[in-house]
Amino acid sequence: KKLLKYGAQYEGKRTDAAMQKWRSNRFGQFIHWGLYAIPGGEWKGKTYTYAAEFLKSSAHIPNSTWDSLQYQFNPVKFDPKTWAKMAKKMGVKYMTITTKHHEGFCLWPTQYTKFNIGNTPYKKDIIKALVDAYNSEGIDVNFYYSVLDWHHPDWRYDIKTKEDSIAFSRYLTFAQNQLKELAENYPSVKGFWFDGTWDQSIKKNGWWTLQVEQMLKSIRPGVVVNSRLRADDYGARHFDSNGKMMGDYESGYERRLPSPTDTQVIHRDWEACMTIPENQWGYHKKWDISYTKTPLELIEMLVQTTSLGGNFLLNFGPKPDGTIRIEEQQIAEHIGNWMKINSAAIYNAGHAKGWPRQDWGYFTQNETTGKLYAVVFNIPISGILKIQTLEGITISKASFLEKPDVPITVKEIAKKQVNLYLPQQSFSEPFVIILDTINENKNKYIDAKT
Ligand SMILES: Cc1ccc([C@@H]2N[C@@H](C)[C@@H](O)[C@H]2O)cc1
Repeated sequence: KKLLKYGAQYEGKRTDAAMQKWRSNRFGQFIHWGLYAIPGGEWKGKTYTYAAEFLKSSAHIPNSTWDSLQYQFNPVKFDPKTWAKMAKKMGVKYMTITTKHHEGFCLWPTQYTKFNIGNTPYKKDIIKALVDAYNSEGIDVNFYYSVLDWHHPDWRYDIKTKEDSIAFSRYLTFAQNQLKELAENYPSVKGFWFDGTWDQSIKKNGWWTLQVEQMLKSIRPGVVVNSRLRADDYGARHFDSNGKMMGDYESGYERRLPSPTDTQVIHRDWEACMTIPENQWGYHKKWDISYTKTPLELIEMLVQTTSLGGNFLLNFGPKPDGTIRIEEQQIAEHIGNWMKINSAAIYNAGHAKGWPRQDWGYFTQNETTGKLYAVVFNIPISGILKIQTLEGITISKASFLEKPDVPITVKEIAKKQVNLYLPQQSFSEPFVIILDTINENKNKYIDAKT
């Protein structure tokens, strides 16, 4: 065990109300919006297929050219209430917005750099508008902040010379000032989502990452900070050199989920963030240059994440005119229709302890009531859902969440084995079954002697 100053500050899950709210939210909307939305993955007539928010590097565009995009940023059709209403209907309980991505352009009128929304034709504070609109829909707002900053002259990828360390310490002061500004000026912020913290320069300054987390928590008690911010005394990230998670939740699942049987993740809070296209966070003019996930695939990801006790953050990349592309609107609508019926299996639900993974879908369990849900994606040819129960537990009743009066026959067929006989009907959407469980008397079934 190493003695660490900048490692994990506590062990186990936070149990305070702010963290319980963050955890119970389960489903969030990620929004990537910045100057990169203007070119939308195309430059001088050429389409670049790498992530649109990386166009500056994909197309080798110099800062002077890229930064002048700020004089074109004018989302005349931007209506934060429209976005917030769409998000509400989709069923998200929180939203995470890019206050500043790697390009360094700030969506709020920061006093620490001119490269911000105030110096665009649009002028107005987009962060404030979004915080107010989403909060008024009852949706919590978190701030994404990229420590990596392509624009700022004092950013360094590594610290090789004295000059580097002098410049980079100026940068760290700049970034800390911006974060203080965000925490103070938008008091309803519920979390900070750090990105762009993988370079040597940050790994050599683990002290700063802890200082920032502590500053944010002193200004905004209860605020939730992701593991991706932190580097420890030896440059270890997310998990310190003693294997302890840093920050309040593990944020390593980006465009990937743990396997459904990977139960080590259930011991900590975690969040998976997900693109709808294969790898586009910012707006790309061409939706179909890569595979785009269907609503049913995204619903299954949300359920799988919930079944493993994690949060699911689904990304939207708004257009430069301030509207949400039609493909994303349609996906939001489809997911929202499903959530309207089935959100009881998601909100304030998590891992059903001990219930083994089933091939027809996922178990989730309400953290407060203990109510057990089976979310079904794959109906067996037999029409019989076979459930392996917990030792000493059996299922006394099963009913559809959507239609409680439609009977589902339950038959215990052997020790820890129960059949649910589904009615003969076709299902076009994944559905939820509420399972009532009871303890069963022990010696009903005799184990074979072998
Ligand atoms: C190699 C790489 C660097 C940064 C990213 C950023 N993290 C995501 C959350 C997006 O912000 C993406 O631009 C993705 C891949």
